[in-house]
Amino acid sequence: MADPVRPTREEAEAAVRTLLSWAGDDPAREGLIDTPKRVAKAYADWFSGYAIDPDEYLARTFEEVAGYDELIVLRDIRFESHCEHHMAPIIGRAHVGYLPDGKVVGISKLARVVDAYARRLQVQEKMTAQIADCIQRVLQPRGVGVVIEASHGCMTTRGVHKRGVAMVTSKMMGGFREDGRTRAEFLQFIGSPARS
Ligand SMILES: Nc1nc2c(ncn2[C@@H]2O[C@H](COP(=O)(O)OP(=O)(O)OP(=O)(O)O)[C@@H](O)[C@H]2O)c(=O)[nH]1
Ligand SMILES: [Zn+2]
Repeated sequence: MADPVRPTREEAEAAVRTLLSWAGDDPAREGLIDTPKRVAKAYADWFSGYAIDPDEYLARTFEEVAGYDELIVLRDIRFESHCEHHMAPIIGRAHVGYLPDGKVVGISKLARVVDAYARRLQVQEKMTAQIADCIQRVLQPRGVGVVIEASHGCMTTRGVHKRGVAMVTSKMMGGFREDGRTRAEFLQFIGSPARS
């Protein structure tokens, strides 16, 4: 979680000025003068997930679903995150499925859970597991499946410079792990990883 000794906004802006100088530019020139303020504001957006408890999104459930107990899947949930190694963007989509056990959740809440974890510094494996664990912990369904496919800016714009590479991760729990048919149905629902 976030460091409890949080620097002030002024300190954060001063750090951005240091990085601008380190990059070789002049933080005092007109075009850059407001950049530290903009970057601090952008960070508040990109990393807003630290202030959110994703469990709360799943607290409200519905039980009047006429006994519906089949797979529920929300696929192609676009997200933006940042890798914790380079702070470079991770752009991708998540597919989330669960097998309800008497209660279902508002479908938008699954996308909110994805965003709450995405808006932190991440590694894709951790984010995949966190989303699945959260749904399992709070909703206690008969199973959960999460598949994430994403492109990592630290691989596409620097370092190894490989564009078009997608990292695919999955976390299967309960029926998704133990029952091959449930897993196969989930994978069929989400289709083969899309290319972007
Ligand atoms: N497993 C995993 N690796 C990631 C993720 N995001 C970035 N990485 C990798 O983290 C690794 C960090 O490797 P290091 O050798 O410490 O850093 P580096 O010298 O910048 O490595 P290069 O990217 O190869 O230039 C790199 O191989 C990245 O591709 C992720 O979500 N999951
Ligand atoms: Zn990285």
